[in-house]
Amino acid sequence: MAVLRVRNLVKRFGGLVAVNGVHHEFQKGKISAVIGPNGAGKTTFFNMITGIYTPDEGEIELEDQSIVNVKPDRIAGKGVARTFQNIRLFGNMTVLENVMVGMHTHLQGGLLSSLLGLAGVRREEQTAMEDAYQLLHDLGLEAHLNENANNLSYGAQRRLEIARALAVKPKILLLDEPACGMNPRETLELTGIIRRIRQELDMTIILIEHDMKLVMEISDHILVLDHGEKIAEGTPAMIRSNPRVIEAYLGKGARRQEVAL
Ligand SMILES: Nc1ncnc2c1ncn2[C@@H]1O[C@H](COP(=O)(O)OP(=O)(O)OP(=O)(O)O)[C@@H](O)[C@H]1O
Repeated sequence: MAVLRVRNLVKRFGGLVAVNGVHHEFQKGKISAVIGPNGAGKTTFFNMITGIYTPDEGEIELEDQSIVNVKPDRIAGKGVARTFQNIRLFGNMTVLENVMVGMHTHLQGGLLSSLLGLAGVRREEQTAMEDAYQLLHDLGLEAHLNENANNLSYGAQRRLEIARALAVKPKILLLDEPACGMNPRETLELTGIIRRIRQELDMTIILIEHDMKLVMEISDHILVLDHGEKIAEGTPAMIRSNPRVIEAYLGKGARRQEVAL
């Protein structure tokens, strides 16, 4: 079942067409990757889905409802959470506080009831705290609960970003280059974490990633962009042997063995 659909999506920056007439469906509960050479339009594609950019043409539907012209915070409220290529954490807040900020966006009790210490709100806060502990445990951050986010290793900061995105209990998790800057051990850990999130939370995950080993290992389905256009889609095996994809990565005349796909 398609949970997110884009039709004829176009985004221009002046004379440059960053995303050019892309049609695609993302299936519920699957891990999809969006790949393509530098400047292919991947982040622009994410920025349209999350409402940061308004498409110049085309349609984006979340569970059959248009989200074009809907503000980013409303799209987040509809269940689309994301992480960014450049880590965006509250650096001077603790690991636990970073996740609690995410939790508070979907708690029912308002500020007044919270200040009055109403019983229902206290219970809700307690549950949120337990959920936060569980998330941080699942992401291997339980030893760092009270450390400032700034003091974490790069890999741990990326995992904290994922924890914070999951704290809003999204339907779809968008990860923009989650393995960027990670060493091979951290990337391997991340691979396991992404798999577990999909299995245990039945999450739909869409990731942009340059690490082809990671992409080929965890993706159910891959969308390939080049110069803003969709040039291929399919399973990792199909994408690996697709001549158009190999050409996009290495230029005309390239052979499969030459590409780390
Ligand atoms: N705000 C902007 N203003 C002008 N041009 C932009 C803007 N954002 C992106 N572009 C251009 O649009 C094209 C697509 O960029 P985008 O960042 O979406 O590609 P990408 O596939 O994510 O690349 P990378 O893998 O290097 O992150 C590039 O040529 C880029 O320079």
